[in-house]
Amino acid sequence: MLVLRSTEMAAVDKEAIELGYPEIILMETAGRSVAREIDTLDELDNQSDIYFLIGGGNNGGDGLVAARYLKEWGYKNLKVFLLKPGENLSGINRDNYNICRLQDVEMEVIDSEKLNEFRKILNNADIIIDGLLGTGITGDARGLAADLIGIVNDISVNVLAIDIPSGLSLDFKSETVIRADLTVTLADLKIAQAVYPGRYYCGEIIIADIGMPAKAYRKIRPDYFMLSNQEAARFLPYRTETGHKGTFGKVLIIGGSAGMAGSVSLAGEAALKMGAGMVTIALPAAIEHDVNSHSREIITEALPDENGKISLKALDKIINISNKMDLVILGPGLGQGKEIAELVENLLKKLKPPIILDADGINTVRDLEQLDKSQKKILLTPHPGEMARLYDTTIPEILENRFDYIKDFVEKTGQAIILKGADSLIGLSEGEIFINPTGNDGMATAGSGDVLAGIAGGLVAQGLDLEKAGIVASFIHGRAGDLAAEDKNRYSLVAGDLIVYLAEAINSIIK
Ligand SMILES: NC(=O)C1=CN([C@@H]2O[C@H](COP(=O)(O)OP(=O)(O)OC[C@H]3O[C@@H](n4cnc5c(N)ncnc54)[C@H](OP(=O)(O)O)[C@@H]3O)[C@@H](O)[C@H]2O)[C@@H](O)CC1
Ligand SMILES: [K+]
Repeated sequence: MLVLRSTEMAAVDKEAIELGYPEIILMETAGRSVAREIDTLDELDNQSDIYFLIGGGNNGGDGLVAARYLKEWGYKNLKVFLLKPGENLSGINRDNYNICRLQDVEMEVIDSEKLNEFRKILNNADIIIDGLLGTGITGDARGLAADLIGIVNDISVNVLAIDIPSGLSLDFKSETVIRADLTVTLADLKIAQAVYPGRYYCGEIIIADIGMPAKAYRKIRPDYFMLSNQEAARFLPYRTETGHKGTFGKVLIIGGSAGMAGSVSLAGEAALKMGAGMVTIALPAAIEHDVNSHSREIITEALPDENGKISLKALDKIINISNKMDLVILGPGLGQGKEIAELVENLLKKLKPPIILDADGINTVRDLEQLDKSQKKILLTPHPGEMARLYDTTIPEILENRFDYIKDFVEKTGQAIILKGADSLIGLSEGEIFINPTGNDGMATAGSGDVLAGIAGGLVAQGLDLEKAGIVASFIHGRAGDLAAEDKNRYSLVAGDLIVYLAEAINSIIK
């Protein structure tokens, strides 16, 4: 699904109106959708105190429509608090204000001199409907709107935000933003609410279909996307009933070092549980026994080693093995050092199958030139630390400018990337960025990345291209983490749990 910038959403809105969709009907549909969501909340009934905060823009207009519908549906205790007098509203907002008056919706203008009293009033609400500011905000929230945001966040009343929590925008770093429990977003998800920290302010997000015509999108060129469950199911590789091991692909994992046998095992098991036909791990001879004793279904290929790591002497043997493979995962537990860096450099040049470059595989890359722009065949899976090293910068710098770094990486290398994090971003070679909606902080645990690489590898082995595999693997990986955290908790989650819950995660998508 699309994830739009506020400016793109506004352009779609404008185009719909120019194409002949009357603005007042758009607002009517939007407001009614909001009312419908309020009406379905279990904790409310028609005696509940539902208080609306209404700003001077169309976000407030949506709120007025919602209030009017709830009144019609028998809600008795609605109160509408206006940021400015209804007579001063313009256009369709004024129209909706007038209709509310006709229908005797209780409305009053907020007295900015009596905010202490107003706080007490708001405290009596069962729910506050936030229609103060929407996507038309410019700069950080100011004036009375900012004061009201402060008050709402200070009292403990549930908040439903219309479209976007008031004050939120991706472009500024303001903390004057309503912390909503539920956000009913109109037409499309906005980028500010799809990624952290914005996502944190939205609570649960419901996307309300307001019947925006497809033609209204023709002038925008969106580059942000998010996978829905349905889309994830559609992306999954088809499994033919008559398939055999070969059909479902062969994954080669190159990695492991003394003390780091677990990483390759985790990646291998994840690839198998994702459906790969066969997994081979090429590893230093010194740890072959460890891996064999962990994983019965995995084939091992012992390589010449030095100091517990794969030796450069192993290069030809690895290339030989890799020729029979559909995909290579290069890097888990590989270790670092000059010889490893040389090995990786050579492998990147010589390996024929597509490569998922992970962990130490990434750490040994000296500059982006090594990632061969001529062929699209590498999926890089760095966490912010690995990305910072790649760009010779700091982690905060990467975190602040994630989208820019991904765009730069894709432009310079032509390869795909998963920048891991609370909301992993997947940058594709044509410039699109997918934001991953699944996952939780419990997954920030050793080995979690190895499992992700393994899932992606299993998908590529079954025929998915590297880029789609990156998107779907992030989704499934996060879902496995969410299911594991739900059954256990976010403290105790370990990477092995992600593999245990992989089948359930896939079920949650296909069933
Ligand atoms: N997506 C869709 O398809 C549809 C979208 N719709 C809805 O339209 C909404 C967007 O509406 P919008 O453009 O009128 O802007 P909105 O956010 O309500 O407020 C702007 C007002 O706030 C003010 N203001 C600005 N910055 C401020 C600040 N920093 N601090 C304080 N105040 C500030 C500014 O007032 P001014 O200061 O200029 O007097 C201006 O009047 C959108 O979120 C959705 O709810 C639906 O109706 C139909 C379908
Ligand atoms: K709002």
